[in-house]
Amino acid sequence: ESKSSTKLYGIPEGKGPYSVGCTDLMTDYTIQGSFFRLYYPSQNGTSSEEIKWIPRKEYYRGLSDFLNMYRMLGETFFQYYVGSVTCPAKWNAAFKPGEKYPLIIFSHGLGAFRTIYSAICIEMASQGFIVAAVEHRDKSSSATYYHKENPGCEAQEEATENPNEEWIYYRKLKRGEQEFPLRNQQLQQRTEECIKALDLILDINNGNHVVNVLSLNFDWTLLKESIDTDRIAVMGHSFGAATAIKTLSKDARFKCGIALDAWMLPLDDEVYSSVEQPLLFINSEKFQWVSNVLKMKKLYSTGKIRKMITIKGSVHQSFPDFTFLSGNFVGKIFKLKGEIDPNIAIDISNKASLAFLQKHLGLKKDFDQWDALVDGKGHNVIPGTNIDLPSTQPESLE
Ligand SMILES: CCN(CC)CCN(C[C@]12C[C@](c3ccc(C(F)(F)F)cc3)(C1)C2)C(=O)Cn1c(SCc2ccc(F)cc2)nc(=O)c2c1C=CC2
Repeated sequence: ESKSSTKLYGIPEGKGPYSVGCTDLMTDYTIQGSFFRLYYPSQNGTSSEEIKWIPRKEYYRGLSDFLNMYRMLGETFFQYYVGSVTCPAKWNAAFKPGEKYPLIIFSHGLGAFRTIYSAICIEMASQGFIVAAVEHRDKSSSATYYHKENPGCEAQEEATENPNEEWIYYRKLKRGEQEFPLRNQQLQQRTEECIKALDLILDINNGNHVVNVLSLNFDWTLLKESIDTDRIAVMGHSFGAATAIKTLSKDARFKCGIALDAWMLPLDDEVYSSVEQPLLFINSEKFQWVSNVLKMKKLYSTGKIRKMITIKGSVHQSFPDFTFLSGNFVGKIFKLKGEIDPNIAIDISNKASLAFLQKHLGLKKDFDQWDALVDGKGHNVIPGTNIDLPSTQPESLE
């Protein structure tokens, strides 16, 4: 088609049969509350406004701090660079009731937050999943916020633009500080937040009323009895993939997990023997290293279903949305793009994920057409890892 009709770059829309809506839910007036973006199958035609991909300017501040940019420079850079990018889902579009959908809880990476894996979440929702992308309050996200209950708010007129919002920014590792204790403590909190998000969604599924601190006009009651409670999975990228693995070990309601370019450092030893559910590792070619992949291999043991594939020409940033938002030149410099076209890379990741989910959630869809990808067969994909692991043959007996 002509260039003018296709955006030079933008976050790809879902390819599945369902149109996709998205909304936000924040509960409680405390940091312990749940906060996630819900991507869901929506009713066709319901008009809805387009929303910004990064909803508040405080996220620009968080990103520039995380990326060690000068704050003023960083904020201006992001405002200019992504300020006009919209999220390709329909904001607050009416949920499409009438069937039970499998559920995915998605956990973001270090320095990320709930909105920047929308290409993955929207694709899954377009294929008939409900996806809750949690926003973690463990100070691993570039920025996040919660609403404090303002005293005497009844008296106050319509809430001001920023009612008592409390913003929390990324916590850098201090000079000389050991990384594991901080990351493992954050991992515990992240896992609790994924489990709390599931509890909340199951509560809504039972028809219980939910108080959304964010005054949005979205009808949560339409989700009553719409979750297929036997078909729940957890997914995440990098630190979020470690979170998915730990969440599997903590909560058997999650029937399988998908680890996107997992960062294994935050995991403690007890996890390696306590993940019973099927687990799929989808790795980029450039991010992985020997000790990290060896930790993935430690999760392999007889009777446990483990699959691993590597997407050739991909980089760590091939999974978050930034990979769609830069030209080739800038993209290559910041390692936001690999050699592989970002749309092809995310397609492989999503199709392998769908095939794995069909098999291990027992879905009755046609995602098995992509089973070969899960075995590492196909263009731009290899089984296992490209990283040369030390041979694991036992020392030859003297
Ligand atoms: C210098 C900071 N230093 C902090 C430890 C390392 C920073 N870093 C490499 C970066 C993130 C990079 C990035 C993003 C985004 C632009 C932009 F310009 F496009 F916005 C540019 C450049 C800079 C690639 C990573 O942390 C990689 N990484 C990530 S990146 C997740 C993320 C965060 C923000 C985003 F906007 C998009 C994606 N998630 C993890 O869970 C883990 C790691 C490493 C181990 C565990």
